[in-house]
Amino acid sequence: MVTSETTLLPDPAMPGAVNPSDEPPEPADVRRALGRVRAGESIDLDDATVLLGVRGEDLAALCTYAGRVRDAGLEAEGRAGQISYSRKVFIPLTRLCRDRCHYCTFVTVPGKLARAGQGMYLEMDEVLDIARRGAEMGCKEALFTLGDRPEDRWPEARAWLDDHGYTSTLDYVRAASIRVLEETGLLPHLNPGVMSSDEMAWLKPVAPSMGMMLETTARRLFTDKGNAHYGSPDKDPEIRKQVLIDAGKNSVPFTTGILVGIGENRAERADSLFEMAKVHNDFGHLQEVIVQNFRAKPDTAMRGTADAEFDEFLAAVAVARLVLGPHIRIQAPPNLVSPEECAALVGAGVDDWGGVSPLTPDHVNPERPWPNLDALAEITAGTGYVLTERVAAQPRYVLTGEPWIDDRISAHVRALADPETGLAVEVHPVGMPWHDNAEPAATLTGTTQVR
Ligand SMILES: O=c1nc2n(C[C@H](O)[C@H](O)[C@H](O)CO)c3cc(O)ccc3cc-2c(=O)[nH]1
Ligand SMILES: C[C@H]1O[C@@H](n2cnc3c(N)ncnc32)[C@H](O)[C@@H]1O
Ligand code: MET
Ligand code: SF4
Repeated sequence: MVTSETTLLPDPAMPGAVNPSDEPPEPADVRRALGRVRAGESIDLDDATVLLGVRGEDLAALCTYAGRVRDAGLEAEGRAGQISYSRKVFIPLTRLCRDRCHYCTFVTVPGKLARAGQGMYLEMDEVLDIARRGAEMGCKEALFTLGDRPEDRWPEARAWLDDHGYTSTLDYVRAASIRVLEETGLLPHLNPGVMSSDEMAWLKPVAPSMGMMLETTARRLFTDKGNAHYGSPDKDPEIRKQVLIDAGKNSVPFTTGILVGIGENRAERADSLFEMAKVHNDFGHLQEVIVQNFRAKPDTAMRGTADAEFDEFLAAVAVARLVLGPHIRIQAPPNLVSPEECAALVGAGVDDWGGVSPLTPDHVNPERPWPNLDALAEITAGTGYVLTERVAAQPRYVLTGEPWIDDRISAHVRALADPETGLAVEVHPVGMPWHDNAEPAATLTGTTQVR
């Protein structure tokens, strides 16, 4: 047999969500696992692995139980029947990246940007223009999603940062976040890939929430040639697990999640869910867990891999709800499935649609436009729930404030959030000064400071 040693491309026949090692579960195992779920008992890794493979009536039953857990969680928070979303703009600060994930169409290279007449990074004016136009449309979140540490790989990125007076990509993220807060009032949610504990501590005063998808704990997808994360140093699950721990230690309201259908098997998918449950149990910082389905992109190495099969994805949502429990929001993006499938996701325990933009595309899935907000409200209403706007940080963290929300950004958050519910209020954000010390809060509320 002739094999190519040089290509990173996976075998085009490589299956998507249904991994070759995934046999249909044994009926006796399914009965036992579903019995535990029905009785409200906790499930272990083996049960979860079995449940990730159920179909038909068993899947319908699994979804019903997961939906009940979600309902109990919303009720406990005093917001029964609400499914949240964040009205946001997407700010792709840079599409250069030191990684090369085989599913990613977002990532590009300096030569391509130069040929298209585009800069290596968005200029500050471009960032502020997007945020300003978003504010006019009532958006309250500025999602900074970007490539990981491109300056480590690309001299062109390093040169751009040097020319503009930034020491690193994250230094630019911080500066841009401050300008967005000061000039538009939108709340930054930072999704710049792997961050160190010190970097998170340094970014925390400029953003009420941050995130990084765990993606998967399957290390072989990183170590073995041809797999989705081969050649992407920031996708080593050991490193990503440490980011989740460091976010917890720094009390950062954190968004993470799994990408379903990138070559992981069910046992690995279950392991990823338990890993997130464990770290949340230690720190309580996981504000939402995204269960995102892989969608093949024509210009990527995984173009020949099948999209995540919907039932496989639906089971992943339901099992995520059962493993993570009632108090974490389970988020699925409404633009990666059909409206009918969105309704099924609600049936499986979803209670958050994530960021939805009336202005900017989902640059990670550019071929999948978001439903407009009226359509999303209608889809949600059709399932018996009410679409409710939140801000970037989930209500529980907004309402608790310290230690989750740094003093330096708490006035910005309070300007957009209802003090009773922690959800979004119907305002158009306006810029407010940002100070690099924790004192001005008293001044903002008009309290006289005695020195
Ligand atoms: O529009 C998107 N928003 C993505 N978001 C943002 C999300 O939709 C919400 O805006 C935030 O999570 C705020 O709650 C992510 C946030 C993360 O922290 C980690 C990963 C993602 C992934 C996406 C994505 O692919 N597309
Ligand atoms: C921002 C997040 O988007 C997800 N992501 C990246 N590429 C794809 C794709 N082809 N399909 C679905 N999700 C994707 C990854 O999980 C990343 O962390
Ligand atoms: C566009 S991908 C999202 C941010 C980061 N590069 C990551 O993969 O985690
Ligand atoms: S998914 Fe993120 S880390 Fe991977 S190549 Fe794309 S931008 Fe880089």
